[in-house]
Amino acid sequence: MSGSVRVGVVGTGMIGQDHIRRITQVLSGADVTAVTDLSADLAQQVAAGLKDATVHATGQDVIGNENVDAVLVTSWGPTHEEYVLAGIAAGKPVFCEKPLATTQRACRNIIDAEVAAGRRLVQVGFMRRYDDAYRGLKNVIEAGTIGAPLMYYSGHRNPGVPDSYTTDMAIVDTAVHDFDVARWLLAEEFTGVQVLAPRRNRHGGDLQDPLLMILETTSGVLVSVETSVNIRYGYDIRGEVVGEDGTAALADRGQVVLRRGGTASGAVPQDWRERFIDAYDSELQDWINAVSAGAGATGPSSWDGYAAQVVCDAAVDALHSGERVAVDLIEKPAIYAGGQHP
Ligand SMILES: NC(=O)C1=CN([C@@H]2O[C@H](COP(=O)(O)OP(=O)(O)OC[C@H]3O[C@@H](n4cnc5c(N)ncnc54)[C@H](O)[C@@H]3O)[C@@H](O)[C@H]2O)C=CC1
Ligand SMILES: O=C1[C@@H](O)[C@H](O)[C@@H](O)[C@H](O)[C@H]1O
Repeated sequence: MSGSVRVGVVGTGMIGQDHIRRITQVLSGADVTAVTDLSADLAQQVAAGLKDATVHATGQDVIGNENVDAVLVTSWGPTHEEYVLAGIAAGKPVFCEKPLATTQRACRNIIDAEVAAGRRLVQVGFMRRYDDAYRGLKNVIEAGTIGAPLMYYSGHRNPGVPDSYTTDMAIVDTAVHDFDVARWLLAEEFTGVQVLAPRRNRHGGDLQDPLLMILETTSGVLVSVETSVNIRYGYDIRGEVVGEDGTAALADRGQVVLRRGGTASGAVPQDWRERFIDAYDSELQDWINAVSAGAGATGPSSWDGYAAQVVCDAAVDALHSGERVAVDLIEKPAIYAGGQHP
């Protein structure tokens, strides 16, 4: 493709605006040329801050627009399937924020459409794979420095959540990142999940918070995922692999350690935008580069979106039944073979 990639945006809410900012002010090789939102006022307001973006009534209008080469889907999860399918049908690459779709059936519909198109066109917003610390951890695992991984702990702590947040969302909205990044770090799929519900945090109201999930992988690695979404002190993302010969953990991220008055301290990020700011930049630049090169998509795939959704569904069942629930995936289509994305 010659010139800038012309991106059409479906959903100009919180992360839609943040991604528009990075495409137009931080990254190179793309412009935003068309936007839509359920709230026409919001779409107008966002377009007013852009050079030449047109505002459209629906996502379908954006996707079909002749000035749009590629689509960014940042609307609410249940709407993702429709727009991702429309992008594939139009032969336009799609970057879809997580979740790829909110049901396994919908994820399979997307996989089927991509397989029928004969090439990858979809990248899912699993930005942790682009984070330097997670990449460092993956390098250590792959180098064999700590021997074979035996266990992995993934801590996901949010300072607080809105009133609309439900206990199931701790799995489908929050832990979905941990499921994806663990699959990627360990390079294998999950086979089953149990969910344990400890004593509740008094800040969570009716929420069952925290949750502790125990998952097994095909080779027998045990993965524990903690979600604590009312932790108050900040946005804290933890990861530690226990291997045969050693352990490896994500380092604390603060740039400076302050020692004063008998204590040593460092800053904790306030939210995911701050913690993963570089990772969001890298994932979108990677997507723009792939689209420019005519590659469709090379980052986290529809398969990754599907596999994470199957684990989410099993974990929700496990939460409500109190039982271990098996994770059963379909056979992986050939277009997703050949290594790990990115
Ligand atoms: N990768 C990450 O760390 C994060 C990912 N997300 C994901 O991004 C997506 C959006 O989340 P937020 O921006 O936080 O939500 P938001 O509610 O701030 O924004 C979503 C926007 O989509 C619009 N919308 C909904 N349905 C639409 C439709 N059919 N057509 C056009 N516009 C529509 C809404 O009016 C709203 O303005 C979600 O899937 C969420 O899970 C959100 C935060 C962080
Ligand atoms: O994707 C995200 C949010 O939607 C979710 O609500 C948060 O818990 C995650 O930390 C964030 O990365």
